[in-house]
Amino acid sequence: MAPPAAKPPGNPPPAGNPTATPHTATVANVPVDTRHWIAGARVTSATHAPTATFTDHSPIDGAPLAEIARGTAAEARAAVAAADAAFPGWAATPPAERAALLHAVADGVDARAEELAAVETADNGALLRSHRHGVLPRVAHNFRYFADRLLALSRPDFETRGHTNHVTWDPAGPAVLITPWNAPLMLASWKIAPALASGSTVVLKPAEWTPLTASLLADITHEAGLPPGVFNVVQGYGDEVGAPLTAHPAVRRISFTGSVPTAHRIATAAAAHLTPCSFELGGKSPLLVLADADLDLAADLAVEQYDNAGQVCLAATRILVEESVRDAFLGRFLDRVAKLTRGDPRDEATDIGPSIHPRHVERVDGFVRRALAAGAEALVGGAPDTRLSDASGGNYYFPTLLTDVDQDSEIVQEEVFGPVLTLQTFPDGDEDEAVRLANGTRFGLAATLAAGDRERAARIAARLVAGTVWVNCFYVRDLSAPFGGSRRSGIGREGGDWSFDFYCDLKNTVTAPKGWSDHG
Ligand SMILES: NC(=O)C1=CN([C@@H]2O[C@H](COP(=O)(O)OP(=O)(O)OC[C@H]3O[C@@H](n4cnc5c(N)ncnc54)[C@H](O)[C@@H]3O)[C@@H](O)[C@H]2O)C=CC1
Ligand SMILES: O=C(O)/C=C/C=C(/O)C(=O)O
Repeated sequence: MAPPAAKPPGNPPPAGNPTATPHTATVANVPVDTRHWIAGARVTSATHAPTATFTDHSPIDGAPLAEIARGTAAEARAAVAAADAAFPGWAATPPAERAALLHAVADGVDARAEELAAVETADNGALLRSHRHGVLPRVAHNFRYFADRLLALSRPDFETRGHTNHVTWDPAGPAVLITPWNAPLMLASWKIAPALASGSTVVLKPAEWTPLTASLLADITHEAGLPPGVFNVVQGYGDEVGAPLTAHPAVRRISFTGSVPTAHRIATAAAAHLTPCSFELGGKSPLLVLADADLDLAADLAVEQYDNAGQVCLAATRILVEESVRDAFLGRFLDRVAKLTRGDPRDEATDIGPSIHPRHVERVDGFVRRALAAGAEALVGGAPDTRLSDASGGNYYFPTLLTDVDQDSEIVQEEVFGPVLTLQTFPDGDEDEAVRLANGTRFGLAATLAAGDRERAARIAARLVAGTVWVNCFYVRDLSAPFGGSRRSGIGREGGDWSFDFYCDLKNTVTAPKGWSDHG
């Protein structure tokens, strides 16, 4: 008699998504295979129920979306082994072929952009219109940009006492990429594309709150013709599968976007094998409003900081206004906030959608409550929107502006990562004080300046500690620019050739003019 078929590992299907089984789900009408993607095949976790999967929920209504493979050290080892085995072949693939494959991935992203946008919105709650019109085109562009840049990568040879220096970017080896939930596919693609273009192979570990589009990207890379093992995805929790990935001796690069405490843990793990790390971490960026600024523009810039429910590392969450224009600025700001539409991120009219997770709302609210207890005043917001949350099942927090905050208070010093801004002033004409406040945190990711006088703006911008300074604008991003943060906001820069510098081993070949058999 044949033995009974083995029960597949995993939790029972989530009640709210009747189409979900362990490892497959239909999200926003899109089928998603939620197993790991290792060596060109779908793989379940080696563990058994109930630890073989975890449940992914939508921030829009709290509904379970899918059961996701829950990785362990076994899958981390398997994925790195696959990336390591695929590395020599991928590294030896001519750059033009690698570039063509990356363009094929971009074509796949373009072809499935509507599906990817819908799934991403269901999974992380950011606006569908932003995903459709801004984010997904950027994802495809990231692949195309680094494909094209690879083919242009060169530096003129130079001479040293008659010897020729020739610099090349050699593929480094398997790269582990660990990404957050606030812009899942966009942030992943801007690491995956240069790593693959460089000739490195990749293991991606997406955030456990937003695992779905990484899984769809695995299908796209397969359809584009990427050889098995060149791109791998392992799903799961940071401490269960992220930690063993970052501690693996065969990993040659680690690129991480997320929080400072996690960066500490990754740096500690990487130290064992001196694995080079690139870190894009949090921010607590200032928005300086100078007295001669266009105050309508300044108010527009300030309100923009609520985008994605404030879950943007670049957000200028500390508004610093020159004293004499405080009230005029504030009036304009409050008018605009009153007009914001909050609600379902799939509605075209919505400006601010839900926060990622109930635990994250609690964390955001904890910051606000402690600030209020310390004497801050909430000019708008200051609490979770329980009415909207209860009605929808989602996680909503009121856009919030806190005044009467001290420079050294927690709310001014720590990244909240929610729709929470603070407002401080500096005396008219006191640029030193403006710069002191702007630079007065342990972060240094970005800064935004609203100003009327070009010279004054340039003078202040030059003194700001930040990886990016925007003057009379915000979030204007070009992939060829260096991107990263100073101080606790990160280590290193990515974007443009800086990405190639990170994902490659740079080599200088010095050739003498003598010793040649052809005497040439
Ligand atoms: N872009 C940014 O700058 C982001 C900043 N954050 C900040 O971090 C705070 C907490 O968000 P989290 O999602 O908890 O960020 P996190 O830093 O814990 O998670 C980011 C990624 O790291 C992974 N991870 C966690 N522990 C790990 C470990 N020991 N080894 C390897 N990988 C590990 C996670 O699974 C996830 O994929 C936010 O409130 C915000 O302040 C979060 C997301 C993005
Ligand atoms: O969209 C961008 O160009 C940059 C986003 C960067 C982040 O790391 C973030 O928002 O988390």
